[in-house]
Amino acid sequence: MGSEWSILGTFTATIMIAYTVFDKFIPTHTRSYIQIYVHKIIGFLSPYIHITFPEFSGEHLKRSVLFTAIQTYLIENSSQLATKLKAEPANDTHKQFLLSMDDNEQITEIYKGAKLWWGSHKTMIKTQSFSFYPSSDEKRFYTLSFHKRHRDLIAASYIPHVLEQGKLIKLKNRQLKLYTNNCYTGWGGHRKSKWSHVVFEHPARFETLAMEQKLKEEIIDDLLTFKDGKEYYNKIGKAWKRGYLLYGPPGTGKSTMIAAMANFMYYDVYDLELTAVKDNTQLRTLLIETTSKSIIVIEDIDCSLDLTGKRVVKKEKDIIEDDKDPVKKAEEEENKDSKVTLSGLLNCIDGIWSGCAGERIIIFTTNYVEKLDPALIRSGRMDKKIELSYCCYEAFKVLAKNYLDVDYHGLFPIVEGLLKETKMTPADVAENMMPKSKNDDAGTCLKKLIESLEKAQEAAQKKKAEEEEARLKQEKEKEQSGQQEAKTGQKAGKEVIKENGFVH
Ligand SMILES: Nc1ncnc2c1ncn2[C@@H]1O[C@H](COP(=O)(O)OP(=O)(O)OP(=O)(O)O)[C@@H](O)[C@H]1O
Ligand SMILES: [Mg+2]
Repeated sequence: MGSEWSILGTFTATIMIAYTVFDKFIPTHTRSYIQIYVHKIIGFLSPYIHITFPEFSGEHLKRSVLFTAIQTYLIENSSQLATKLKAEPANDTHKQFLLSMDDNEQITEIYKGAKLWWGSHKTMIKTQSFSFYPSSDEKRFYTLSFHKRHRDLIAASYIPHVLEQGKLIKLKNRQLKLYTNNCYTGWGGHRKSKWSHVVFEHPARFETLAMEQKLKEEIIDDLLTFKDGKEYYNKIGKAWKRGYLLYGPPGTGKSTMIAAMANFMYYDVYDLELTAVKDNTQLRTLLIETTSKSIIVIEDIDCSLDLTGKRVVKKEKDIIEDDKDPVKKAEEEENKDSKVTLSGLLNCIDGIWSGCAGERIIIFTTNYVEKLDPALIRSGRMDKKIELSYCCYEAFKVLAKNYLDVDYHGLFPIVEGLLKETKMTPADVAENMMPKSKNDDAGTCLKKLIESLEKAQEAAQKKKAEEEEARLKQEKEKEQSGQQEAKTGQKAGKEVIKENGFVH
């Protein structure tokens, strides 16, 4: 192995030196002749084949997909094998770093019994232009060397394997992104709409989501079936997309579940703010721009779209007409003309968007499911409707594990009893149970929760009693007014009889 290494090393070094000498001392037209013959002689003498994978290729010098996939594959494998490594930031956040093979370094790999060598190289291109900044005209390329007898194995099996692995690793390591649509005025006052993004780093996971275990498993199964469903959707002739409607009171975990779904599926999130979309055309453009492997979210759909088809401008009620800021006034005037209609949204979901690359999930959330137009949530558009409700005992146990790190405590049965009788959202349960100082142990936090639950129960009972009292009062008043009416009617009747002289 050592001798093969040195032969290959000497060979590569010789080629590199030869290229440098070529570049410096030999005129261009003579170079090409010499190159052809040198290659012929080397090919004849050497039993090895060398494949070069340049970083940039094609007419427009685009970054080669092959090079990127190989780079990812080698980063995963080379850090154990190479002795000369270089460290680079792994992503936009610069919190992690990647170790890859350094320039002019080589590693050996055995694939199905065949020995092969990867080399990482860099050459500099001489430019005529003058610049104060360091030149970035570097040419990088990988070389793959192997014995002639492995030619078929490498071409038919190994290279496709590297490319597939590279793509899979890239997918696994990629940073999830959170996109939002924001409107801004471009040059010449032209209003543009597009997505802008930040790195998505929400910690929510299904394991930490407080809800009934059975429902959680059902959702996970549904997501997995969808993820592996490419062929199935193809077979049944349906676009590879799925719609979820999440509904329930505020603080029951709708947004948290979306984040958990994104982390579970490795999908980017497109948070679509409908009130910032000018019209149906712009909505279509935005949806077309979304990529596959993504979740498109429209939160509070009941507030974003008036079901008559007109748009609702958020918080408009609160502004006193006369005191309005002129810019806001102008924006509102513009908004008046803008129309994202219900039918426009439905067309986008059913039509254009369905035709785009698949593997997309669309999620609507609402606090008031009963307000929604049935057309919007019919099966086929919203395939699964998930109700997120007040905290049950099962959900509480998940929160207790998350917040207090306990699986069971003597106070659990009291909490269980109170939760059966009291409506409290997981958000409120979590808030009441959260340690407020370093000295707060599980018992202290649970006692605080019990106190809050009891208060909530008292308040609910008081409210119920007041409502009952009001109802009884109303009924009594009704009864009394009925009696009064009857009396007045009788009296009036008697007077009529008296007047007409029909007294018996
Ligand atoms: N089911 C849950 N599991 C875990 N944490 C939860 C759950 N529900 C709520 N929470 C906690 O409460 C906070 C608020 O929850 P979230 O924003 O998901 O509620 P929401 O249903 O989207 O409310 P809204 O209808 O107001 O948008 C979250 O940050 C999370 O910490
Ligand atoms: Mg929410």
